[in-house]
Amino acid sequence: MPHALTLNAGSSSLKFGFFELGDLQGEPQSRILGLVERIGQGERAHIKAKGADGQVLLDQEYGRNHVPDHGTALARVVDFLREQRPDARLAAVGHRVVHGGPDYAEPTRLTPPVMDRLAQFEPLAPLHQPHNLSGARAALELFPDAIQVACFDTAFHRHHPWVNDTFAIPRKFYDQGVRRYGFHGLSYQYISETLEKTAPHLHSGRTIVAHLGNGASMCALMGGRSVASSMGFSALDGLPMGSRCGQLDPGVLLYMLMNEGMTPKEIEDVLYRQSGLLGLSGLSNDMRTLEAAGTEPAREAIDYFVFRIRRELGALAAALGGISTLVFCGGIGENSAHIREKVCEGMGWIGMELDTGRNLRGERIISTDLSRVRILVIPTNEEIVIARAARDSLAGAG
Ligand SMILES: Nc1ncnc2c1ncn2[C@@H]1O[C@H](COP(=O)(O)OP(=O)(O)O)[C@@H](O)[C@H]1O
Ligand SMILES: CC(=O)OP(=O)(O)O
Ligand SMILES: [Mg+2]
Repeated sequence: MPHALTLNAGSSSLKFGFFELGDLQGEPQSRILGLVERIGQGERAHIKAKGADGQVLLDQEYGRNHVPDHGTALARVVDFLREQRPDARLAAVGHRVVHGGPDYAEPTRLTPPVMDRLAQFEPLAPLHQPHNLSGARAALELFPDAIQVACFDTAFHRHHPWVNDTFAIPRKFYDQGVRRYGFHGLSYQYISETLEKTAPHLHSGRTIVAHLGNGASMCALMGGRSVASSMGFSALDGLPMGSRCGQLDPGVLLYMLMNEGMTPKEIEDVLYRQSGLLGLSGLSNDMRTLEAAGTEPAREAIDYFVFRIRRELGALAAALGGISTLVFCGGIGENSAHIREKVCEGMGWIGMELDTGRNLRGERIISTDLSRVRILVIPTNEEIVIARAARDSLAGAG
């Protein structure tokens, strides 16, 4: 029976999945799901893995700086999987690749020329793309008999209307590929497909999805298709994130460049690694740490995060001409009742009414029965989206 491994390198984490693919017709069966979190932040990294029935297979905290980068995290994951499943017959490795640029709108087999093309987008997602591609290179060496399949965060957004696909700068830049791509597309695809299966009446309406993790964005879905997203050309725009600034007046860049004499690399470092929740709190990029800290700068960082989510909610509702469903997902969206409550506070004007009890209990529907807008929490699952693409690619290759 063929197996597939999925690798999903986020900015602070490496998620992985081990799937049985059966006869390549049915749904891939997840056998192991896990993640290494808090990679390379000087904090204690943590690896967790669960089996198909939810039993914990591994739960281990590393010493500070023991997992300094995604390469080390991948080596730990492969050691663990080899120990757990010496019988594995890996036929495919599916990779989340955040940036597919203008060319890639579908899952794609990773060949050396494709990898070279994708490496050109590394400056647009420096916290992801290099890790995505180094994971693919490592997997090519470790599993030479398996096919490698890239699944792009940008693909789900490729059919945005023109006004949401462009910036108001000279058109030659658009033609060069300077566009509003949008990211977290595997997560939005999963949410859209889940709504279609479980709540088709909601799927056909106007939905806003808030993917709130260490990277965070929001997406407007009309009948399940993405029509607008808060993220743009790079994985910097829109909401503030763990250590990324989110939306920024481009005048600030000019100021850093011309008045502060900063180099492009220094500016990149500030905007990607020293900003967002970390920059505002001076403490951490990790929401759990900020919620526990309770200090004034930590509270202010959370307030800014929430304010920008609420602002984007209004903007995306305007882009959709209304909202019938709001979905929370991602590490923060799925786990922080406090953030969800702050986002929904006083949103009666748009038809949203949170049921605080349901929210605290972490139920799937957290709006009141009378709320005009349904508010849902749906744990996202980028892994199954990648596994299905790996299965389809293998079936096509067969
Ligand atoms: N119980 C929790 N309460 C608040 N925040 C949480 C909780 N669990 C996880 N998080 C936050 O989720 C974020 C990581 O989300 P995730 O989607 O896994 O990130 P990535 O962008 O690396 O994929 C971190 O900020 C973490 O603090
Ligand atoms: C695109 C992005 O920000 O991804 P992640 O949330 O996994 O860091
Ligand atoms: Mg992620």
